[in-house]
Amino acid sequence: MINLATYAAQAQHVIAAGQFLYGEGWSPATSSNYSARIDEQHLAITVSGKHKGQLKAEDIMIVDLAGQPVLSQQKSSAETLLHCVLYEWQAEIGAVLHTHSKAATVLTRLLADQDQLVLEGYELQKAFPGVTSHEGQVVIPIFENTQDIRTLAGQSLSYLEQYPDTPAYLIRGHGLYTWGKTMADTLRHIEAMEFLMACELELLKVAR
Ligand SMILES: CSCCC(=O)C(=O)COP(=O)(O)O
Ligand SMILES: [Zn+2]
Repeated sequence: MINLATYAAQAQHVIAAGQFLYGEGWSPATSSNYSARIDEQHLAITVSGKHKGQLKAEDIMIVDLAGQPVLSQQKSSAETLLHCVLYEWQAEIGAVLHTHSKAATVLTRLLADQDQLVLEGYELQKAFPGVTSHEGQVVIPIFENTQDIRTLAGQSLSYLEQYPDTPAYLIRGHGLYTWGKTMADTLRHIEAMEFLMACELELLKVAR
């Protein structure tokens, strides 16, 4: 039995996240999708095609871990499976956020010959779980964009099973996925990634 009070509370977290992320310019047009865990088997996720800065409670629906709608006839995010595999992978994940910032889009296209973004030497790396120094490397994989979300879900899961400390991944020319125990943690990861990607873009400009 799904706890509807938990669903309602998680939907409010998703709505607030959308207002913040749209306000920052990281979820333009109807891009992006957001979710929060309700219980072991269910998540609250954005309905496909909604304006993420103007989400209402009815724009957040329930799906199970297979991505099947529960208690709703609406169509969940086109990228629902990318969320589902993350919740299935780690029971402690409580929220997943996907954004489409200019930095994520441009940087992954500039790094056309790289399948990862290596962050090194930044104090802000410590915003990610388990990172205690600027001295190590934080490796963010870059997957090729595709409309085949099931394939991308499989790729992302295989990678994360091999490198479980990964805090986020990028999809080339598309955007960023990150996750956390809570919505607040996940928003922190987004902000850190946006700052770090902006720094990387500045450095690339100087190097050219
Ligand atoms: C208009 S952006 C293209 C689809 C996309 O990448 C996205 O993040 C939003 O898709 P959704 O189905 O979740 O609205
Ligand atoms: Zn997207």
